[in-house]
Amino acid sequence: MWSLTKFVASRLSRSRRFFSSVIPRPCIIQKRGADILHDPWINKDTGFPLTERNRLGLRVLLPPRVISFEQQYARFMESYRSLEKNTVSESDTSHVALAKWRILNRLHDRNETLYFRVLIDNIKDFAPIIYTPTVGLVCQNYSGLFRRPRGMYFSAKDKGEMMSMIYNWPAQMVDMIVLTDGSRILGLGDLGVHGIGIPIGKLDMYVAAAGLNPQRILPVMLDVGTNNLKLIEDPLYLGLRQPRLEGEEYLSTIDEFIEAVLTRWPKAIVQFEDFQMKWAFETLKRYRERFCMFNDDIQGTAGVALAGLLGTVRAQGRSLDDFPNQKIVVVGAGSAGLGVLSMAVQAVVRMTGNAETAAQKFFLLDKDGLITKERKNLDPAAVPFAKDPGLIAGLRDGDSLLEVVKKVKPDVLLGLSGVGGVFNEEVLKALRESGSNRPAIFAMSNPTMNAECTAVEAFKHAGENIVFASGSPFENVQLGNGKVGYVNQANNMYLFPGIGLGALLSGACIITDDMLQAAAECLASYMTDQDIEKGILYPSINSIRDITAKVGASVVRAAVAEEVAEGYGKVDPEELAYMSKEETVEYVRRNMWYPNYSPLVQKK
Ligand SMILES: NC(=O)c1ccc[n+]([C@@H]2O[C@H](COP(=O)([O-])OP(=O)(O)OC[C@H]3O[C@@H](n4cnc5c(N)ncnc54)[C@H](O)[C@@H]3O)[C@@H](O)[C@H]2O)c1
Ligand SMILES: O=C(O)C[C@H](O)C(=O)O
Ligand SMILES: [Mg+2]
Repeated sequence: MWSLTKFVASRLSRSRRFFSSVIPRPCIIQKRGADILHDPWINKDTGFPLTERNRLGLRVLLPPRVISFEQQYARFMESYRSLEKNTVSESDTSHVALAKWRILNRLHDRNETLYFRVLIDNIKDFAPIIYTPTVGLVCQNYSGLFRRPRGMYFSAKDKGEMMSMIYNWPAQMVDMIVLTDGSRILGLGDLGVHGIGIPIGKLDMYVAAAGLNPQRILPVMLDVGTNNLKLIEDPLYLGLRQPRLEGEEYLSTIDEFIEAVLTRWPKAIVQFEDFQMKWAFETLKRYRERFCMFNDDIQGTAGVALAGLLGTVRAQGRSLDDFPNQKIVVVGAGSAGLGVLSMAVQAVVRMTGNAETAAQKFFLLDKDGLITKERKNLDPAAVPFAKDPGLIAGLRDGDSLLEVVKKVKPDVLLGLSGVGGVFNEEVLKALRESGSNRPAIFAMSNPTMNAECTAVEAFKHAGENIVFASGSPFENVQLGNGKVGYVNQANNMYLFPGIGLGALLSGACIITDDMLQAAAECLASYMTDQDIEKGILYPSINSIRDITAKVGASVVRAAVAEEVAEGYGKVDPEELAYMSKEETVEYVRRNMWYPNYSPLVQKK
């Protein structure tokens, strides 16, 4: 029960938090001298003030001038911009992107405070470098780019010892883990241990967008082998040179890792990322009721897509109640495509109350074409979306995308196939003829080369009136006469940071469908009618902290409503339940880490 004493105590603890956020909190460290300079979590380079140099044994280990944080920031940006200027004419864009990644990565390795400040302040420019699409290139070239390890690399060879190995991680506390087995990295396939770039990039986004403390995040690679023969034969490949574990052997390895993690950090949240479909679904089913985890490719993607699909209905000038009437063709029946359709069906059921007909307007294709009830060996997860061939005249199992677009005349074409260019000229022209007053194209596969079509192709062939979104960033398209074709980035980066942060700050024991739904609805409602009319479905990434604060708060509130919130730190579930919507957003904001140099105090 909520009591007056608790109420007063919570108000007091709030005011204590307020004061402590004004005066920078000291960071208690055990290191001294050169060890500090070599620790990117606490290093300030030439920014150490003289008093700290004296106290921490740093005098004469640095040149005598103290350079302020602002000066360090300006110097970094200047060298970054000059690299940009000097390479702008180079035709090899991947060479330039990797050069930019290298310069950012060097800073990341040396001074995390400065790194995260430049990342947060320049997120629109830097997200495509440290995250999608350049991160894909980094994974593909990882053995050549590797300089220093980041995160943990558990392998099948550590089986039986993971419980002790987990204590090799130097930080006492971990809030958020992003875990991959490298088996489906973006649309690039099995990249084995080189897929570690993905958890690193996702966690960079967690710090930038959600304000997680970089000392409390952990990227993890679970190396269970690779089925990529080129990698196995590559003498410079950094992972186990053996085929992937399968079946029980695979599952017991993941089980052991999870047990080790939860033994050391029982409240850590685990985000599963870029697992091949069979393990993505299997692990989600296995763990989601047991601890606080989610699969970003299935669940984060679904929320972002649903927000975009609801935005599309608004952009078409229709009422949201019309969503169940949207004809949506999803190309790709993998973890992402099925995740999107499942969430879309849940939304229809909530609107209509009718589960039986909820999937009627949704059509699903895989590499063998349209999926109908006649399909042999259909994956059980795809069964609810298999169509009755008689539903529309002439519809047959295995129909090509072009045939489906011509017969179905969809309002939305959504690609999560991982195959670049499948929305070809003919398909886009057929969509133009669909009769929809404003057709939408979501070319969501990553990285850029794997997008189902480019923004230019979409506006050129499907018409200037379309709504367009892609998983990787494209520039807006100039349509002539001052008209602009707006490009949206339909990427799960708009949701996973808020889902993770909301789960953390509510102390959720599990992540429920309602929490995910709340996140998607929050994102969907973020946009004004004016933006939506122009075809802008998602906010600018420049507002990612604000978006994440609101998404995080909606997740906290849903966790409380569902009674899965166990509280965070000194904030108990009753206090969370007492907060208004605005107070919850404020609570989330207050708990976001922001990069500033803290005074360092050595613990004797
Ligand atoms: N934008 C985002 O936020 C986001 C999120 C998750 C995944 N993705 C991207 O989606 C893609 C797929 O991811 P996934 O996890 O679902 O992969 P997956 O391997 O589980 O599924 C791929 C699916 O595409 C189908 N497919 C392959 N070729 C096809 C073709 N020519 N026509 C129609 N279907 C075809 C396959 O049969 C399979 O069903 C990847 O490129 C990934 O980067 C994007
Ligand atoms: O990593 C991304 O950019 C989105 C998504 O998780 C993917 O796998 O493509
Ligand atoms: Mg992913």
